[in-house]
Amino acid sequence: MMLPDDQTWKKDSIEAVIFDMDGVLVDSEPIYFDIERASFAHFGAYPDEAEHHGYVGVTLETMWQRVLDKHQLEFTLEQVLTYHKDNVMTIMRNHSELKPMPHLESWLDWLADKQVPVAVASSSPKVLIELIMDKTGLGRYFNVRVSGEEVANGKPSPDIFLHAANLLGVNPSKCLVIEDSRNGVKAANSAGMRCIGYNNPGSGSQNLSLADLQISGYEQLWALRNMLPFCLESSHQKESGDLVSSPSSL
Ligand SMILES: O=P(O)(O)OC[C@H]1O[C@@H](O)[C@H](O)[C@@H](O)[C@@H]1O
Repeated sequence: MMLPDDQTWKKDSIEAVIFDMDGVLVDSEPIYFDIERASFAHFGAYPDEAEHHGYVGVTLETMWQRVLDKHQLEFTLEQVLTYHKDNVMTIMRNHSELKPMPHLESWLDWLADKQVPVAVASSSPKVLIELIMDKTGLGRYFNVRVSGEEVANGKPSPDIFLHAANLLGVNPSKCLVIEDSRNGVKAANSAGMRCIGYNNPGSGSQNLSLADLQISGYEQLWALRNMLPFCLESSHQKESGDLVSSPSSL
């Protein structure tokens, strides 16, 4: 795998990495699909797969407003959100299979070792971000956590990534985003950030063609790590091939 043949990629340094959460840090979209299908049916909506996959990456408010409108349901946004959020939180709290994506922690350890700041920017509600950070242990890597609830316009608008960059104190053009959804890649693009599309089959059919580069696992990113233009002056850079943790697992 090669970096994009674009000089900006190679010349302009990357000073921070902003991770999407669902489908990028944890394989949660298949769980949400099931809960959402059950909630849609509870209120009498039966979206087809294309419609359902089109909601990946947007906030629950946006998804439900669209479902209410499209399926002409006579419920308020508050009614459907209260019911659905309760279901999501109960199921996620009791879920025993929530794990970080394979090889993610080696990559996060490497970024921490190189002192590259990271953030998580997710359309999920803040309580769900906190729950997933706690349950998976990934919270130790992420001091900066932004929810779609905290910005005026959710993905595909750029607000969430611009807010994360602001909290990190890094210029948007120096940020790299990792995203698994069409809505998320569009948001990164509109924010003027470089973007790696994470092809996750669990996240449904997603068009990631706006991403600068696509991967299907962190082992591919690991192989590219010394080619990415990180700003590493202040870090104790290790020689290429010197794996930070569990070489055999990569
Ligand atoms: O922005 P992220 O982390 O991909 O989160 C998006 C997801 O947030 C969840 O809360 C929704 O239930 C999903 O439908 C949506 O895809």
